Amino acid sequence: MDISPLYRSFLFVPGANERAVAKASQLPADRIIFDLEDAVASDAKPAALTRVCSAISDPDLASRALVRVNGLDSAYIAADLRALNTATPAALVFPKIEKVDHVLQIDALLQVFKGFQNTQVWVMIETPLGVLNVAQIMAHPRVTGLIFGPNDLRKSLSAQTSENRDALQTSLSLCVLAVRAHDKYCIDGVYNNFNDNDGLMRECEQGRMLGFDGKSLIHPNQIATTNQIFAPSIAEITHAENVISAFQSAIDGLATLNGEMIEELHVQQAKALLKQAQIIKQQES
Ligand SMILES: CC(C)(COP(=O)(O)OP(=O)(O)OC[C@H]1O[C@@H](n2cnc3c(N)ncnc32)[C@H](O)[C@@H]1OP(=O)(O)O)[C@@H](O)C(=O)NCCC(=O)NCCSC(=O)C[C@H](O)C(=O)O
Ligand SMILES: [Mg+2]
Repeated sequence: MDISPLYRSFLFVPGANERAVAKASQLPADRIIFDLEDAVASDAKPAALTRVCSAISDPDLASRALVRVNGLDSAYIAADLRALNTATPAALVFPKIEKVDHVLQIDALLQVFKGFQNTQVWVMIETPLGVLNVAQIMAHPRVTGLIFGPNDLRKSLSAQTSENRDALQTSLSLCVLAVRAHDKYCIDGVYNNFNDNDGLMRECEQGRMLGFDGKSLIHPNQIATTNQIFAPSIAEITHAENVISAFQSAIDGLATLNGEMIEELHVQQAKALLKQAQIIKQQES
């Protein structure tokens, strides 16, 4: 199965919410994360699992659906994997991953089943130990990407919420460093105040500036802003085209544009940005 090449917006949809699950295939998020973990109460877990397995059999969703399963040490993980094995989601998300041993455990569990050979493994980094071990976790070849979990992390840190996420800065940057060191994907955490579009916009801009590929979301009204901010802007596209054209007259591998130095690496960055813009244009046309 082809997996969507876009990573701007990852919308959590609680598996227990029948109406939300039914809506998911119509929503313009790049990815849908059906949640079986924290958004689902214990007594609702069996019905949520059945509902999510049925939802991901929809071909419109198959290529962009992830399922967040319950914790490795929970009573639900075996049932989750047994049921999802035949539903074959494009990706599984494992919460509260803290060390390489957890990834080895995941790898061993997935090998027990036949249905997960091509299933991506995404990990949530949302505990102090997870952040401290993130470089080794992301180095494991079975791991495709990381999703940051600010709520759990703030709770364990006894940290306060603030506009600039001051308490989380080190953790956010360590996650981006680990992902980039191993050429994986990095998705920023959710913004809880789903009616505050200005706050969401600020947090998306901050996440993109730090190096995240996209952001996880909790409400459909957060999708448009997130898709916009994690896409190249018209000004960035024009600048990228100008960089490429300026470098055509480079002397000894150096050119200038509006008083700024341009090297081959800037051309590579410009080409990557134009490729992303092209993929978005194709996807949205
Ligand atoms: C946050 C919400 C509980 C708010 O729900 P509600 O009050 O029902 O919102 P609205 O009335 O504005 O909803 C309007 C309609 O949109 C649908 N809806 C709402 N949210 C979603 C969604 N996420 N996906 C799909 N559809 C959605 C409603 O059903 C309404 O439709 P209708 O009934 O037909 O009118 C709610 O948004 C929500 O549950 N969000 C997701 C919560 C969640 O998944 N939490 C867990 C993941 S976040 C996390 O765990 C973070 C991480 O681990 C960490 O540690 O930080
Ligand atoms: Mg969490």
